[in-house]
Amino acid sequence: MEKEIIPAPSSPDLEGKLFHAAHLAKHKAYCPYSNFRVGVALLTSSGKIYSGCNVENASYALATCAERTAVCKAVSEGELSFDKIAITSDVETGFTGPCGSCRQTLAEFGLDLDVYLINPKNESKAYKLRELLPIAFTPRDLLKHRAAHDVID
Ligand SMILES: O=c1ccn([C@H]2C[C@H](O)[C@@H](CO)O2)c(=O)[nH]1
Ligand SMILES: [Zn+2]
Repeated sequence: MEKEIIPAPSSPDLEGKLFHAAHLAKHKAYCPYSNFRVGVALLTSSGKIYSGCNVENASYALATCAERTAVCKAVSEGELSFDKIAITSDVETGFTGPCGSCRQTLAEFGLDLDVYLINPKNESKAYKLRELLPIAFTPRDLLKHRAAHDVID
């Protein structure tokens, strides 16, 4: 799944705005244990941007990834439809992809999501979530199961 590196967008366009929001969010990361900052910006189909950063905890396993922070912020404001997500970290060599838990969290809201991995130079690689999570388990699987078993409630 080798992708071309897309040069930094010119700032006034939508992607430029989205990427900028992800970089800003990275500076809010609370990551005293890993020192691995992640910033995310999630674009809703209504045109709003919700940002997110990773939030760690002294009880290490309770860390919340930046992607899930952004999704929870958006959903708690009533947003359920997402077009694009931009993800960045401090890694200069290559691009940081979302972890498996975050891929699954995002899949809940649709596999057509455009996922942009962006580096500190604002270069990016673009994916569809369906490429990053093949054969995904989604709400549809539950519906299929209910239909197959004629579940009535
Ligand atoms: O896509 C990712 C990968 C990791 N992290 C966070 C979790 C943890 O705080 C730190 C190191 O794993 O990076 C994210 O926020 N998103
Ligand atoms: Zn994650």
